[in-house]
Amino acid sequence: TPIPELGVETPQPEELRVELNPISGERPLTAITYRIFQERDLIRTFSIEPHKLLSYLFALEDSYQQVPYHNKLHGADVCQSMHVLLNSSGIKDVFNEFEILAAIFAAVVHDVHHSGLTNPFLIKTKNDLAILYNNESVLENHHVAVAFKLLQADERNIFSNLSAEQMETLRKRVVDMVLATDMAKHKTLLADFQNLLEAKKMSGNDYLTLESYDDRILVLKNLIHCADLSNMTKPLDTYSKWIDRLMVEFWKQGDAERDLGLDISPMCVRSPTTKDKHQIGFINSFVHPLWETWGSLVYPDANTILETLAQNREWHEASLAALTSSTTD
Ligand SMILES: COc1ccc(-c2ccn(C[C@@H](O)CN3CCOCC3)n2)cc1OC1CCCC1
Ligand SMILES: [Zn+2]
Repeated sequence: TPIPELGVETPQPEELRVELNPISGERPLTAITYRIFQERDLIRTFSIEPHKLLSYLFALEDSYQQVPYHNKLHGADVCQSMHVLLNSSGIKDVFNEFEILAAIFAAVVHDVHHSGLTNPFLIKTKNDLAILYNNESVLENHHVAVAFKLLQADERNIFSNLSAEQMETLRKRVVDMVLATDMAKHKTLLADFQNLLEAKKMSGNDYLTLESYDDRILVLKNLIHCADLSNMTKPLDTYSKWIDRLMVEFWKQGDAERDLGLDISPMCVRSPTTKDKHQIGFINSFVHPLWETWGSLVYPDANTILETLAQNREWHEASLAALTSSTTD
């Protein structure tokens, strides 16, 4: 049976298409994710009922908070970035459709209900979530818990036709990937990834073969981490819009810290130079090492991404130089 292009059968496709159009404007997360599920034939492969997929995505989209950066647009962006990265020819045929379903789902849910505040802020203010999750990956645990809670309503359970065993493995993969987006895990995650690639290179065969669950999920964890840290690899006009959103979110947290008489987190201090300095520092410490490692796995698919990342860093260095020279004159 053909999958209805608009998600539901209708005697008036044109009218429904007009109806749905505003959705992609107001509902970017639903529009992008539904389209990716269709393009990857996930709806047919896993016998997903289209109306349940729409109900789930609507509820998920509405559960993203209206904060400047970690909102439904970020969820949609990471999902779309994950979709593109999964198409790298360097990992063609490596992952099966269950892993792809888990990766796309993890990407679109990974920041749901984000409060626009950081884990350290929630911990130092003894937020209920920090108490609930014992200071351990507080936001990440919350996001993935909310994502699965939304599945419990039957009309939203898009995985109802998976076997219990398939659901168990899907759930483990999704939890593992979303928890891997915690920056506190970055150094270990990247070191393990580099060790895996080193071992594979020693084995001599030029294509990636991953046998164990641990090896396969390690690559998928780094993949969602790349998608989550992909703003800096995008064309400058897109990248700079993400920076502006994030800075507004951080500055709001800085205001809250000041009002509470707490130390203001370094990223949350309002000042013209911190933006460039922090972006350069973050790219040098985290983003470039991660993308360079990913680039070595999928060589040469990520070369354009690495070039754009380098150009974006140079742009910050130039604007920092201009700023500091103007202030010292
Ligand atoms: C456009 O710039 C950025 C874009 C993204 C990020 C960034 C940092 C961590 N992440 C990932 C988390 O959001 C992980 N989240 C946490 C909450 O739980 C879910 C998973 N993303 C940092 C960016 O810039 C740096 C911060 C200020 C200047 C340098
Ligand atoms: Zn994120």
